[in-house]
Amino acid sequence: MSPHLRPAPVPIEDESPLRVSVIGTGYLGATHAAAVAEMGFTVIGVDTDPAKIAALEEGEVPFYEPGLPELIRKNIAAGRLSFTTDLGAAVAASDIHFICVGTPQQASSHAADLSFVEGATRAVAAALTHDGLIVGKSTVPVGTAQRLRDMVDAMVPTSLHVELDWNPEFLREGYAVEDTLRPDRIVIGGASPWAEGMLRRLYGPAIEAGAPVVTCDLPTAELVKVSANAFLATKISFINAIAEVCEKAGADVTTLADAIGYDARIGRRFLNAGLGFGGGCLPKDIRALTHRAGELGALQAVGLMQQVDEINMGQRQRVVELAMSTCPVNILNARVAVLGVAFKPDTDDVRDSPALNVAAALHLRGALVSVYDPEANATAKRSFPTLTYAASMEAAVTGADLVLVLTEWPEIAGADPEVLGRLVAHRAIVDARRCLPAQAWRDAGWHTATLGSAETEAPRARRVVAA
Ligand SMILES: NC(=O)C1=CN([C@@H]2O[C@H](COP(=O)(O)OP(=O)(O)OC[C@H]3O[C@@H](n4cnc5c(N)ncnc54)[C@H](O)[C@@H]3O)[C@@H](O)[C@H]2O)C=CC1
Ligand SMILES: O=C(O)[C@H]1O[C@H](OP(=O)(O)OP(=O)(O)OC[C@H]2O[C@@H](n3ccc(=O)[nH]c3=O)[C@H](O)[C@@H]2O)[C@H](O)[C@@H](O)[C@@H]1O
Repeated sequence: MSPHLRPAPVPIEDESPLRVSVIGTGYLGATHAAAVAEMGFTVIGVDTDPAKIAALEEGEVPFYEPGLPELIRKNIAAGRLSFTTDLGAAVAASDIHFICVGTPQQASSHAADLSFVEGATRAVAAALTHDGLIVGKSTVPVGTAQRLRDMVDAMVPTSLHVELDWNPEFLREGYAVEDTLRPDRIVIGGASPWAEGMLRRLYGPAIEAGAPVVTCDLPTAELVKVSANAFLATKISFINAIAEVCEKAGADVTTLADAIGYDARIGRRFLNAGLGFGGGCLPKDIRALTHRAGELGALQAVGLMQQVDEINMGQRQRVVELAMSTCPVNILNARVAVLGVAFKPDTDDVRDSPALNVAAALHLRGALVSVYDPEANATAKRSFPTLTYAASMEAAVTGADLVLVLTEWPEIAGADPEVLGRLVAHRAIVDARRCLPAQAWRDAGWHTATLGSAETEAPRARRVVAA
């Protein structure tokens, strides 16, 4: 039965506190749960991982996200936020149920693995004993929400008013709290006036602070999210393609990006050339879009996304090649210091990290790789235990034949070339994120190499050996 043929929902009075469950407490869910609690609502976070829940109950966040532990502890203490593995109890105590579980890339194809979203939605629907709103926040291929809505509709007794809508999330890791409390926009897909009213109440503080609300149908909401990530990915691959032209033509891609970025139609953000994009979202989302667009016969998007992905993955290979050509000794048994392995600064996330890929590729070519990341050593060690992990930047570079800057943490971008120069065996550095003041490093006697300017094409540098 369609939700519209069901009995009208019991109205939730404006004054009554909305009770919220958040299913899945990873990067997205833990942040969303804390932010909704901060907005004054009662929130129960649910996860199937008991270790994650035990940590969150203690106010410990099992990943690095600035400001999140403080927000969680504050709202636990205020009695608005709790965590459990008992989904049934959480659903029974809530009016809105947010689905925030993972949608990883399938091992066998580029498609999204929807088993977690389906499993979580099914579990919520099975546990419902009163009217409620199920709201998907996970990133899903277009068409998923309607399938889930049909599934829920078939499962829930007709005496209940239950609706499933989609409200995608746009937060960035490292800025998750800020982005959730003050979003650029709120997209609500498929909602009836009843559901839209509840979500507008929930997001009231953000809306009052100026966040525009876009209401649309389910497929548009799903595609808004995927297209936003696809556009960001395209912008990065565009500048990386232009970076290659810059190298060959003797131009400088950073100056170029600054200049084109002054045009408000283009904008400077996401035009930093270098090692390319990684993380738990952009790569898998453009591949899932490629797959879904192919299923739909939308072949232009397939071609575009394939090209964006290919350029991006090619950057990793180009950095490996640049490292090998810059290394003053044979790469076999060369001592290579890798500074930064997180997929970007301000996170300990190494999912599809370009930096970790490059470190691993050099390790496989026989280099002795010593890694330092301000926050991601532990997560990187879990996924790549055979690399050596150093406790400090200084420890990583001591005795190095080659230094690679792969993630532009401020600590790394601001390193002192004189201090590091005294520790290395050879003053040779690859700046794969174009974050170093190259002239200062050259003045300190370093041979510097980077993608995106003529330097890369320069004849093999004189090797400056540390005194
Ligand atoms: N990480 C990010 O910055 C953002 C992620 N997204 C999207 O949000 C979704 C989640 O991403 P992340 O939080 O990064 O993933 P994650 O892997 O960090 O977290 C997912 C959590 O869901 C839990 N889970 C799986 N099945 C469950 C079930 N049946 N019941 C309860 N918990 C269950 C897992 O144990 C895990 O803790 C993905 O679709 C992603 O594309 C969207 C915007 C930002
Ligand atoms: O769907 C998601 O999960 C999220 O994905 C991205 O957020 P995030 O993965 O946290 O990281 P970004 O800040 O977008 O960076 C992604 C990658 O692009 C790279 N990048 C970024 C900008 C740039 O100019 N150049 C560049 O190579 C970064 O180093 C990083 O590897 C989007 O920015 C979020 O809006 C979205 O919600």
